[in-house]
Amino acid sequence: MEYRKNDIVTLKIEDCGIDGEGIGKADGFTVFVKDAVIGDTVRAKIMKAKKNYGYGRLEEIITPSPDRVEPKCQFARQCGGCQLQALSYEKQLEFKTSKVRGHLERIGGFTDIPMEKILGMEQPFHYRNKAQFPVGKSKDGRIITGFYAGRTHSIIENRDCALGVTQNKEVLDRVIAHMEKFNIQPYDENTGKGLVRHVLIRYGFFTDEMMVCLIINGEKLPGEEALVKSLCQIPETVSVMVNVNKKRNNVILGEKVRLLWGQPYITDKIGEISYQISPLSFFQVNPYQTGRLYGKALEYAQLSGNETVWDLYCGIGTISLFLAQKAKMVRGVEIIPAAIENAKENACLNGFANTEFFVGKAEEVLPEQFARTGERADVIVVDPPRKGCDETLLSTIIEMQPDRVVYVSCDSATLARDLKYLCERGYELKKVCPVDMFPNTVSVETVVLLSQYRDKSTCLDERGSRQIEMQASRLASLLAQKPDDTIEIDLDLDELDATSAELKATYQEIKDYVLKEFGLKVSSLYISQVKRKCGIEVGENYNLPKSENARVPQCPKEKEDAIKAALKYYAMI
Ligand SMILES: C[S@@+](CC[C@H](N)C(=O)[O-])C[C@H]1O[C@@H](n2cnc3c(N)ncnc32)[C@H](O)[C@@H]1O
Repeated sequence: MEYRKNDIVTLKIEDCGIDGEGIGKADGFTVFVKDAVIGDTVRAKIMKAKKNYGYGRLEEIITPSPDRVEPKCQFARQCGGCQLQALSYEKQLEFKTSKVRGHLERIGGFTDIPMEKILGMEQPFHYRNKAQFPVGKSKDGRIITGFYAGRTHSIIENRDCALGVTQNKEVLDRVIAHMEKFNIQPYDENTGKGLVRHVLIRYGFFTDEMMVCLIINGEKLPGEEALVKSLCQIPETVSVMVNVNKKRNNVILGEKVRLLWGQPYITDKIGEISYQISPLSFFQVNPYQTGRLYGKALEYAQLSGNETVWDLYCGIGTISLFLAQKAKMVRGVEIIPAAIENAKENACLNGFANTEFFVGKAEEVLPEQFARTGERADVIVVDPPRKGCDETLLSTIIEMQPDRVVYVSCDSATLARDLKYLCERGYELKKVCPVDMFPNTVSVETVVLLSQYRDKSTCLDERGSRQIEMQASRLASLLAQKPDDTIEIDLDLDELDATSAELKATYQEIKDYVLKEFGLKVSSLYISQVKRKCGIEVGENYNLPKSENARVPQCPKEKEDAIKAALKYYAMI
């Protein structure tokens, strides 16, 4: 049946939309109803109607859902930040689990999903370690702060958000009192006048260090010393800063920061790893659950200490450093240069020498590095933004054939799409674990483990020949690009030779020996040339040029002697 604007419908709410609105059906017509929760029977007025669906305004809750609870925050409805606060936490977790399952089934085409129990919080409130409060004026001219009402820029006055730390209120009380005392005006978006735009508060959950940063439309704040004195009466304060943003836009933070007192960062930990966090740093907002999320990713990676791991979309390297605790080498890729600077600093701060970070697009850096070094990875971890992974990246993963892929996702729909791609090309869905990083909101994070479909021992020959094919075609395409150039290719031939009875040392062991004993770096290509000269059987296709014009570099005498010494050392000749 079709409904029109202003029609009244009665429906049972059965699902929840991306903005937390209840979804129900009236005679096959789907209606989205804000503020209705799963299990409610409601009366709603259709405000906007399309052919098969419409948006309704809640008129009456006829029978409340047994899972309805009184929201902890009195502003939950207006604010819109906590779309699910009126639903019991248990039901929220159930909803998030079925959302992930539904996407894997419908989009991914998976059945028998190996789903683990969702990791929820014991106390699903006060988990945010960062809050940015806009400052403005009420209709009667008072200075106010709080949160923007959903999809608007009007401030809902609230200094005590149920998701933030309890110290937020005291900070805001003191900042507003200071503004009143020194007659400091809040910034007005319409006129571009006024000084204080936002108050940013960051809190270290495991260190109890707090930073307060005022974002101002100017260089200086009247009475800076007095403000510092007041904020320092809160025992957790270790840093007071200003951030200058004079631009007329919606971006909260400007680029310039100035320290008023204390240190220019707070320190916090995730697991055993410490991070220095400045006002501009990206850092996960729920550190308890982040530790559990990364712990799950680490568990799925199954590291023993010998693995080479790529962490793609690595941000400031938080997952990379977690993995580096147990891997031989971790390589991170991230598009934002400042985040990579942070990643390097954090690796240094925690003493991880087994990490390397690249700035760039994951879908460009990974294929380039693979073409350059030919080195495969044991484990690849991806944690992309909501849109998921680029297809070029997924095809490179297939080409690199890591033993395991760990996929961390903030959008289960794009996750399902990408898993389908990988599982149609040789991977198997082994484990799925949803993690509730943002209780009371509709978001859900998911960690997934994929393994190569077949047992390695039973398909080594097939896999080896597939790799020979892939590496040969890669070589052919490189040669085709630059037919007259000498090209430097370092293919990882261990896999190709793995069935050879004569193989005693791996290519890596030979490289390590030559470096240690002779101080020389040698490529896999050179090793294979010397092995062949010495009559050791190697794969047939890897270093034969596809173009007659191409010149493959030949191993220089000095390196040849060093490689021969290694072969002797390993009793291969
Ligand atoms: C969901 S975040 C993950 C961050 C990090 N793994 C963490 O846990 O903190 C996604 C990251 O991917 C980065 N990003 C977006 N597109 C990218 C691309 N094409 N290549 C590499 N990084 C990208 C974003 O800047 C962001 O830091």
